[in-house]
Amino acid sequence: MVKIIMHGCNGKMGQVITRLVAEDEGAVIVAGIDTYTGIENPYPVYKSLEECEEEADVVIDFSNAKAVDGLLNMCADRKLPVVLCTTGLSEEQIALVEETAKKTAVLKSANMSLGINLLLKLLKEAAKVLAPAGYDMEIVEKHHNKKVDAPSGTALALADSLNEAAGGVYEYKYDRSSERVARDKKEIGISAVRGGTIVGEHEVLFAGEDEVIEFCHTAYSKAVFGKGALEAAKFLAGKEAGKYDMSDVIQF
Ligand SMILES: NC(=O)C1=CN([C@@H]2O[C@H](COP(=O)(O)OP(=O)(O)OC[C@H]3O[C@@H](n4cnc5c(N)ncnc54)[C@H](O)[C@@H]3O)[C@@H](O)[C@H]2O)C=CC1
Ligand SMILES: O=C(O)C1=N[C@H](C(=O)O)C[C@H](O)C1
Repeated sequence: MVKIIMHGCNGKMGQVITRLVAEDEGAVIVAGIDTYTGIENPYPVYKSLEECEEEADVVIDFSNAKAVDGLLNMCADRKLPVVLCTTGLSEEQIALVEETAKKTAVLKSANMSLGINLLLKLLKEAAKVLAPAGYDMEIVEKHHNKKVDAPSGTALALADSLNEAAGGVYEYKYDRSSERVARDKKEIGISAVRGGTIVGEHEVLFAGEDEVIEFCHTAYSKAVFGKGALEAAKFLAGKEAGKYDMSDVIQF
């Protein structure tokens, strides 16, 4: 039985995980952490990880970028593996992830779904052929109106995947409104749309002369992320210090 601390337990994803774990005989949430305490849960909830004394095998985090420094420092001190799903991290925080991974196991992924993780792989093949052939690469992501970070962590991961396959020479362009110049060949455009209850949509376009190839992923429910996070937590429990991602969990 994998014992989980749910960091951000009272948020939308925290509650999805709470429901999934309740139906899973191989896992249990031993405590939740959240600054908001207005929800009843079948486990004790603390306002910070410092207050939590329950023994656990792993932390699942779906919270807020502002909460991530404290979380990583506590996980490093307690040698507690952590599945880090929160997006919108700064460069300094990404460096802190690397430091933390020297002391405990850290699995960081901007998107826990099988579909996006397969797409990250497929895009590399497409970019290897289409980028040298001069196709422009653009990403459009759409999310609900409660999302605070833009572009999405997934859009950035997709861009990194394209850029890596295309030689690492691309710059990311988030806004074209401040200049009057034609598109540079060595840029990947990333556009963010926010509205209603859109769970998460990502489109990657390869636009060439007289043809466009599009790869699309649509999440119809947050459960796709929750299932992936739970699988990742089971994988990470008991692992030695190091940095992991969903490609370690999903065998294609
Ligand atoms: N990697 C993935 O597959 C996915 C990642 N996400 C990311 O996960 C994060 C959370 O998403 P949602 O659940 O939709 O957001 P949410 O806003 O519904 O939930 C966040 C929760 O974190 C809590 N929180 C804030 N500060 C905290 C602190 N210092 N300590 C503990 N808890 C704290 C909030 O009170 C709230 O209950 C976002 O960054 C989102 O982009 C969301 C879905 C999938
Ligand atoms: O905030 C969300 O909802 C999501 N965030 C992640 C991201 O920023 O990529 C993953 C998913 O698309 C949902």
